[in-house]
Amino acid sequence: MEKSEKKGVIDTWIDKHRSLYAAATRHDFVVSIRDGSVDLSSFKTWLGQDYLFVRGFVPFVANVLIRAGKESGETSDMEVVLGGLASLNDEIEWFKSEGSKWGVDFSTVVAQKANQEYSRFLEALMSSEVEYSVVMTAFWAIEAVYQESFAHCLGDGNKTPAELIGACNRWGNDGFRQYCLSVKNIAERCLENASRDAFVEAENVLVRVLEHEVAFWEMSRGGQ
Ligand SMILES: Cc1ncc(CO)c(N)n1
Repeated sequence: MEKSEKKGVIDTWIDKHRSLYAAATRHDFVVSIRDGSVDLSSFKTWLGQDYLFVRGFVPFVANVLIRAGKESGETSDMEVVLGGLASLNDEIEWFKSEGSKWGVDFSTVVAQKANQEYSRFLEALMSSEVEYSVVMTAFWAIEAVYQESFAHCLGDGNKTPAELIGACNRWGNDGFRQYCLSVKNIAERCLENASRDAFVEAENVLVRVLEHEVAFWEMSRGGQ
């Protein structure tokens, strides 16, 4: 079996927390994009909040990059994370052009509670006390939820509105899927050598990422 096909600990955790994983990757908002019933004010709310999220995610990924350079022992880890950081650069530009397309003025968007809590969680993960294997597991989960969610909106039989295809492609494309698999392989490798404490913490952090992602999607209901 190929390394990427082997069922590792992350898949075991995903199976164990299957309903939470489904809540994060098949949220009503995502399903409504796929079936075409999405409320555009929900989409705009999500867009503004996610723009703010991404601005806070950049320093988190930069921290992962520094740790990948220092702690991984594998030169390729840094390259994978650098690729992620590079795509965040494009992503910020994309958000700005979507903002003007939809008439969302980011300078007036205020982070909602779920967004603030998610940012605080990311900041806590940037502490040097948190082990690399735990950080990598969180990083994978954050990216994988978006990949799975938006790929669903592009899957067979979708009725995704044409004007939202670009958003779905951003995270649902095959390159992003491959990138998520690379991050997953790094996390798996680190977890194989992790201490018992780090291993327990990694599962806990994975669950908390999924909870934050559900709460994040929930903000779109406000239609603010
Ligand atoms: C809330 C959230 N989670 C994950 C991603 C993926 O980068 C994102 N842009 N926003």
